Amino acid sequence: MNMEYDDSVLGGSYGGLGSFPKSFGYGGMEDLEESSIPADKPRILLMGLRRSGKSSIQKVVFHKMSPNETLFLESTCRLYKDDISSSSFVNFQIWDFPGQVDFFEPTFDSEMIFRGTGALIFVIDAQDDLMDALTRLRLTVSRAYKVNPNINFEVFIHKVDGLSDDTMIETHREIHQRANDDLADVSLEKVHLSFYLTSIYDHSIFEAFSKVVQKLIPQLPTLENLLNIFISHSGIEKAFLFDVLSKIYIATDSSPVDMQSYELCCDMIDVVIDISCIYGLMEDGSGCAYDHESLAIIRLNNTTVLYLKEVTKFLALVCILREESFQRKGLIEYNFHCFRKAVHEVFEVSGSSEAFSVFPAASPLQMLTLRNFSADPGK
Ligand SMILES: Nc1nc2c(ncn2[C@@H]2O[C@H](COP(=O)(O)OP(=O)(O)OP(=O)(O)O)[C@@H](O)[C@H]2O)c(=O)[nH]1
Repeated sequence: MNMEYDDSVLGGSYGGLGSFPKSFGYGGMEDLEESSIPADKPRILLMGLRRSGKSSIQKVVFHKMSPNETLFLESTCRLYKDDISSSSFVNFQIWDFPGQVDFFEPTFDSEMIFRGTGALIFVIDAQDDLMDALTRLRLTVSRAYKVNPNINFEVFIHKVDGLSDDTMIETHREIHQRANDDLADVSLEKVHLSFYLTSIYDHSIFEAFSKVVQKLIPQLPTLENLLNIFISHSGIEKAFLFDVLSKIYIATDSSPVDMQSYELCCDMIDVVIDISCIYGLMEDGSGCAYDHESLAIIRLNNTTVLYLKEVTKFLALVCILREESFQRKGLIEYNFHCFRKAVHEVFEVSGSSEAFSVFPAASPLQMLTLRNFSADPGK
């Protein structure tokens, strides 16, 4: 693999871990009672039986914990909430519930918990007995739906790394069937459950989390449109808008996502951040691992080029394109500039604030006057 870096990447625009206060360490969790996090922030709940893998998911996706380290995680005894909004585009609280949470306990305040919830992720250990988990799922969904019918219910069929392909398909089918039957039994057939096969040992957990988060982004259709226009004018094959901290992609163009491309882009983010952390530190250890000058180009030996560029404080655009298309680098850069400006319009980025609850002030599509890509670079 031949790698090319823009001078600014290694020359100091990257620095240490300064820009990711909580991102590369294990931490950032706060006890609910002691926390000063505003209760009105939208939230994603992680629920499921004991040892189903809830804390592992949260640590691997948002705290860069390596999957093997999760073997040493202790059981969660109390509700923890994790605010990652200072270091991530994902401006949510993630609430990790202990497996033994009792909905009928007087201290369990369903109204407070479910009212401000955007998505409820129910984690089922696919390597364990499914009956208890399905009973729990029905109970959880019916309680939550009663309080807030707008919650997105997401079921992670988790730890599928231990299953053969046949067992995985069979387990998926069985859980899908039984969960929906169970809901129909309590007259909740209209509740929609989405199912994902996940494991912390590959990229499936990031891909599943991406889909969960995307459903909560009101600007998603606009971002997809912008990406479609950008790639079609620039001769790019695939483009992802990534949350750099979590490697969740918050939007992509409308061509189908294949896991290999997604994994390649995730790996590129890791390489860029790792290299900048190692070589981009200032003498005194200050600096940022990711900033407005962040840019990297990696040429693979199969005539593919990977292109990463900063879009906002938390977001990066990662593109896959053919080497021939990259000959028109100037055009791509010009179009990227327009795209970046439009994304900033979408989120009304002002200073350091950026949240996906903000609606666009003007239509960013109107300001996207890109130059056209022609396959013949001579044109
Ligand atoms: N094979 C495999 N094991 C996993 C996966 N995810 C988590 N685990 C393991 O499952 C065990 C339990 O994980 P936790 O994250 O502590 O589970 P939890 O749901 O938070 O547990 P409680 O806090 O007791 O509710 C750990 O030993 C993890 O290493 C996975 O995708 N595959």
